[in-house]
Amino acid sequence: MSFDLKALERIIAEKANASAEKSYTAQLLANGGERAAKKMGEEAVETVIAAIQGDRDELKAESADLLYHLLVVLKAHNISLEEVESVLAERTGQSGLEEKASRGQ
Ligand SMILES: N=c1c2ncn([C@@H]3O[C@H](COP(=O)(O)OP(=O)(O)OP(=O)(O)O)[C@@H](O)[C@H]3O)c2ncn1[C@@H]1O[C@H](COP(=O)(O)O)[C@@H](O)[C@H]1O
Repeated sequence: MSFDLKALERIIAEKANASAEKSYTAQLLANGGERAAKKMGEEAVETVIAAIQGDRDELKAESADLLYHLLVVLKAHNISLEEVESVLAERTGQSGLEEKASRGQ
């Protein structure tokens, strides 16, 4: 099975216009995504607790919840994963390297 955050981002985009009765994602995105943001906060706290307790299984599960809710929050603000990756790339100097490569330097 091939699965990554981009695949999850696509699923979330597909669910954005689904009925809120049938889709949890659509429920989170209703009314500008306020519920998604609050839920992401809860999941962040649960992730912190799992990390402090050193519970690896719980940390994996809460991390998955956190990543899903983060992607829903980003969707609510029309920010793509690629835009976030660009910020990370800038921090590593990666974007500069790609620019130089494209200029043949
Ligand atoms: N990855 C996820 C995902 N991770 C976590 N969750 C939901 O996030 C919630 C986590 O909240 P909690 O741990 O607090 O559990 P809870 O008490 O049941 O939640 P609440 O009642 O407080 O909302 C649960 O309801 C999980 O089902 C997710 N819901 C959906 N997805 C993905 O989104 C897709 C579309 O889902 P729907 O929008 O529901 O069709 C799914 O196929 C999955 O790929």
